[in-house]
Amino acid sequence: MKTRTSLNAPEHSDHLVLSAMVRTLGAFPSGWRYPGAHKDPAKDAEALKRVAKAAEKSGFDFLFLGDWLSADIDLEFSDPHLLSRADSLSTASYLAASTRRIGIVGTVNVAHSEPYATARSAASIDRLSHGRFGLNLTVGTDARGAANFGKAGYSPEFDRFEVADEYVQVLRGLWDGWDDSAFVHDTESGALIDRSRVTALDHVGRSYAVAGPLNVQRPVQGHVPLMHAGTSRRALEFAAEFADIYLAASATLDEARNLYAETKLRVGALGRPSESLSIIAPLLPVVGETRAEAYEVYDTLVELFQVDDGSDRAAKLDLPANRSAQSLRQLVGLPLADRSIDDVVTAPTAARFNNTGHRLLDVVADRSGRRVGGDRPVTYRHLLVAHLVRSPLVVGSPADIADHMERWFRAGAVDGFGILSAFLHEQFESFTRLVVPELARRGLVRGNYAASTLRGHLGASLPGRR
Ligand SMILES: Cc1cc2nc3c(=O)[nH]c(=O)nc-3n(C[C@H](O)[C@H](O)[C@H](O)COP(=O)(O)O)c2cc1C
Repeated sequence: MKTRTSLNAPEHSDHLVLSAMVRTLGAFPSGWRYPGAHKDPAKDAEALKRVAKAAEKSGFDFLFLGDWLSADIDLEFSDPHLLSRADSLSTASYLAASTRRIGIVGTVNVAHSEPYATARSAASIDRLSHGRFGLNLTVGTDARGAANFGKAGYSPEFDRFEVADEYVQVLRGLWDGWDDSAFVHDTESGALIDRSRVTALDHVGRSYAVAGPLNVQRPVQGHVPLMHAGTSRRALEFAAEFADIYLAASATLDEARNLYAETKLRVGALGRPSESLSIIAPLLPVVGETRAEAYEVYDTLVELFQVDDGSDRAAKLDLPANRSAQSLRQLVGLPLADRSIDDVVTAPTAARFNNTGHRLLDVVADRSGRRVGGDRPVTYRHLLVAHLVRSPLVVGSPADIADHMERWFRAGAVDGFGILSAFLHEQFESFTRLVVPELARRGLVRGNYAASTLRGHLGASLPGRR
């Protein structure tokens, strides 16, 4: 892959890296309620296949399958997709069999897995998919996940990144155990392997003791590409040292540019080519054929967002306290006596809002075109959703969405995006049908696959065996 340089931005690829962040129940909390949306996890197998096929047809670089290690039923109204999800590596294997070109990134938590098992699964899926697998390593120490792994007393204080560094050393050491030409399968002599081309690992470190060698051949991609997601300083350092893909969520373009520049600088300082790490940001586009149509989709999502409106129906749902009118009053810094959730915010009231209130009015305007005193006014429900749904939403026409992506890419803030969909399948397919051709028209995406492996899609070279 060619790279382009500019005077004030670090090198980055000549096309956007595109990934589909797959959440079958949708990435907007009320998305599953949208008319026609996929809502039954029992039918996920078909839904997953459909997303994968649509993404592959549009030339997406990879599917990203996140993972979470507990069901957390209180997330029903905020992150419903976390309630039921086939595990990430099983899903990756399944989708590898139903696709041919697209990369597939699965997730493993360092704290709750053994590197030998992970090296083996990752090498296996990479082999079975002919070099299309990538491994997202998370290091989160969520207490409920830990409690499911017999570590109820798990300390969040232990240095999770130090453990992760060693974990990566073990993975790569195991993948390097077999030379690509170790299997000689010489039927004449009876030698299946050349024993001099297989090495044990004999790793003994602070957290792991792993003998090796691995009982799977070296991955097609040499080392399975690694991804990391996180926004802390340590996450950035870990990604700069070990990852091929870094998923970082920045709130603003300036923040993203700074993070991008700092990460690439660090990659260079570690002796890696700066383009060997693709930095991507999550993006939740709400797309319509026109901006007005996209606003309608967003309005419906807001309408379906479960709030405590004082009704019996709401009382039965047992909603979290932050869905109440009371929490809204505290948010904008006014008592708002007698206002109900669907009342319009009037100009005199808005004038007395605090800074948070004004910031939320801006978010509402960006997402829905609604303005205080305008033809399409702002309601308190809109304000509450602007506060509670903090996903990186962009609502608009295909050109609006493409403008946003192009602006971030050209500003040197990202190499690409992880595309979330408010609900399936209509929203993801609107993105592939309407936005991808617009990106292609602008020369921002490749369209067809030029390579057959994930590493190839990312423009990265094959690592040699150490
Ligand atoms: C966009 C994004 C997606 C993430 N997806 C997952 C995931 O699927 N599973 C998981 O355990 N953690 C996920 N994480 C959490 C990170 O792995 C990390 O634990 C979290 O950001 C806190 O780490 P930090 O303090 O280093 O940022 C994600 C983080 C980001 C920014």
